[in-house]
Amino acid sequence: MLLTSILQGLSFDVIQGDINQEIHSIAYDSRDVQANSVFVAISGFSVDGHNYIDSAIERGASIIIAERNIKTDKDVTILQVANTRNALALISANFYQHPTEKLNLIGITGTNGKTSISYFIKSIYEEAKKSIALIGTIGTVINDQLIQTKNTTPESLNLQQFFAAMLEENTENCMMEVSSHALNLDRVAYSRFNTGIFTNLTPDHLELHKNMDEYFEAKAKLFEMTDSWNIINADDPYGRKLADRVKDYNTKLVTYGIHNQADISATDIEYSFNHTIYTVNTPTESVKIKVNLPGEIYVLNSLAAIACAYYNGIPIEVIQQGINHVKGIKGRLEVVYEKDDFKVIVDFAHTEDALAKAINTLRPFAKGRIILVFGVYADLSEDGKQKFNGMAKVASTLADLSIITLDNPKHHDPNVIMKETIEAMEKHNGTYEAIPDRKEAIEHAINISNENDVILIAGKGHETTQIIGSLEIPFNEREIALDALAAKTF
Ligand SMILES: CC(=O)N[C@H]1[C@@H](OP(=O)(O)OP(=O)(O)OC[C@H]2O[C@@H](n3ccc(=O)[nH]c3=O)[C@H](O)[C@@H]2O)O[C@H](CO)[C@@H](O)[C@@H]1O[C@H](C)C(=O)N[C@@H](C)C(=O)N[C@H](CCC(=O)O)C(=O)O
Repeated sequence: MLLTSILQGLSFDVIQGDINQEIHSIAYDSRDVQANSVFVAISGFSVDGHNYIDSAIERGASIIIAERNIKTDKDVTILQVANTRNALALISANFYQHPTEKLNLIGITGTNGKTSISYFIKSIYEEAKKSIALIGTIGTVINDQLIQTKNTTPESLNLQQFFAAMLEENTENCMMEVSSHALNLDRVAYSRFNTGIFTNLTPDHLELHKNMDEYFEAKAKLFEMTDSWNIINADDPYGRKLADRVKDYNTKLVTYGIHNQADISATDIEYSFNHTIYTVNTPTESVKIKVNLPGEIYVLNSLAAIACAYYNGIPIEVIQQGINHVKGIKGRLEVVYEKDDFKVIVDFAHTEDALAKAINTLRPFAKGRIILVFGVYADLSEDGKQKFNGMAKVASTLADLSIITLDNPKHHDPNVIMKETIEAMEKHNGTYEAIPDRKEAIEHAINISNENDVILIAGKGHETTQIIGSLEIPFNEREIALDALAAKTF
């Protein structure tokens, strides 16, 4: 492809060389560079891509896009731009010929609920015999093929490549989880969204966004990028704030909710452990919905999916079937083992709010104790301390017994994490035991449980590894729980 076509719309200064040439690919990682390619140097959080320019040139890069005035005696073209992440997004969209112009792209953002809503929507579209791809926490799924990805929302170059692959596979719809990181780091810039969905906002990722206002503003960007529908949770305070802003946009605002006035609402809700039945009220009809997951969270999450499908023209009977066909979602209140009232459940809850919702959902169905296994991922900043405090408060007040352990400590000192969690549990008079080794913590919870107890293993959900330092160790909590159960007699 001609370099000039790829650079269309980009503001740049030519530092050296010629822009009239052919290029074959783009890379933002020097290790992926091929001959005759563009290398985009990104100033990262941990390393600086500008330090890899020489290695990119050695591997065959003929064009370098950088944020600084780079000098080299090599025969390459150097372009300087203000923001290389934004430039990467633009040239990637140009390179793949703006695939989102031809896709029905649905973006979903918010702290919790993104994955389950995308599974509900996927199921509804499949019921409607409409092809739909998925990009999110669990990976990228195109035509039932799962491609593992590092981030919930991949880097712009990878995204545009996935969108182009979807068109090649005749997939017309794509449901994408859009993280606040992706919005802030321009991963989704130059993508065209038909619909945006907002779930809720509670403290998370504050190491990147500094405070809740910044976190909200990052999420709010998605709703400036949509063409048709903005679908917003009216029960969430930040949702109401967003709806108030979005109502003046050129797109149509749709609200969903249980407790507040909304365009798509749920009434007559009947909860049980294995499913929830409710009436969904749309502007044209009211029908019964059966969700095969417990609690109010999944009523709200299914309402978001119903709103999205309804306003995208899918008949209500098809929506009903689509929701009903979701039999469970990996790592989302996933029942690993159940015998009468005894249950072992794995859930992704790793924030104060999500943990409270998970325990409150289980409480009405627990005949015995709720034994919670959880860990906190946080640092010693003000926000980090708030997270230790908040999660410990929830554990102390809502669970009967907590086994505190490690989640993914990553680069944080495991001893410091345990110490902070213990101190926070003490502060809230929690009943707890501390076992840093997560496998031993799960085994202990199973060993001390009685026949009516509910064990909630919270934090990792669908994840299959534990990250300690720079090591990513295979970790299967379902297997650990089942092995411990096999050895146990009640
Ligand atoms: C903090 C953060 O967002 N980091 C992201 C960021 O990494 P970074 O800026 O630190 O990149 P880096 O590793 O320092 O490298 C800088 C540049 O040098 C390049 N490089 C590096 C080494 C080399 O040999 N050659 C080379 O060219 C890298 O490719 C990169 O372009 O840019 C990378 C490329 O896009 C991302 O993969 C990476 O996500 C890391 C893995 C991450 O954990 N991100 C999390 C915080 C995140 O984004 N999470 C959200 C989910 C949140 C949710 O679920 O709610 C997500 O969307 O996944």
